[in-house]
Amino acid sequence: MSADPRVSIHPDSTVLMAAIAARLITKLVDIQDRHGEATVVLTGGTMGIGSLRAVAESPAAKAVDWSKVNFWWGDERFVPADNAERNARQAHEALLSRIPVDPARVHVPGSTDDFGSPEEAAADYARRLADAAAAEHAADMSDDRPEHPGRLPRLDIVLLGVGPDAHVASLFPEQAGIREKELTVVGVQNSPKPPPGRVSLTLPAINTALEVWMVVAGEDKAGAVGLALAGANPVQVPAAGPRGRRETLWLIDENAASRVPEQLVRKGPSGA
Ligand SMILES: O=C1O[C@H](COP(=O)(O)O)[C@@H](O)[C@H](O)[C@H]1O
Repeated sequence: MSADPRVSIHPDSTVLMAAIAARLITKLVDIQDRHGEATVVLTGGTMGIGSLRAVAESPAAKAVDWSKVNFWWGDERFVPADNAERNARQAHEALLSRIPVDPARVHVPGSTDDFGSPEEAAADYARRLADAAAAEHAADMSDDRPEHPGRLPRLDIVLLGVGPDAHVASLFPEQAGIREKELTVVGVQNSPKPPPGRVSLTLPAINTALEVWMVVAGEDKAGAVGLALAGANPVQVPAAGPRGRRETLWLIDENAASRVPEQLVRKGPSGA
């Protein structure tokens, strides 16, 4: 089962970041009320990092028990761990350094400090995800617990930015990563957007998430957003591929929404 996209349009990128932050905080509190802990997969990019900054600046952020949030990344740049291009470093500066996280729950893909290639770092990240799934399975006391653990833990929310070329995470149009059907994580050697080396969750891995939130602002993304929501092939338009099992939510600003198919745009009470 996967959820058809739902689109929520906000006036501009500042309002959008604040709205994403408010939603994320509320969602994490809800999940923690039900399950005790929550798992979120972060993204890099302007909206991804800006929204984390908005979370840190919100007084409501104190409602979340950050020590019981598991953090993973949808993709990471394969450069030294302290490089300013690392998505995790940017997330750390925007949010993680400002809240009381449990470092054991922060799972960053490996860097060039520890691995010789993006593929090696990808295999390590896939192993850590599988270990988390096994630990979750072992702790599950429910009667309907599956016989074997899966390769991924329960991913409550996956956040994804979208590039102007419609890439998501580090899955780029027409490249091997977006075609991957078996692996949960791939190494990327030739990203068209620098830096060339990256580690990325695959589409089948992303699509195990309960909720996928696509967070996008700006006129330069309007073509990618329009094509993705019109149902393009994910091999050409990777942003068309992600689907949450319960919710696929496009949180976008008016500039990014200018080419969204009319029938997907929610009208206000006046129809305006
Ligand atoms: O390289 C990346 O780009 C995308 C989108 O970034 P943006 O700056 O155009 O918003 C991002 O989602 C991804 O995580 C990142 O590695």
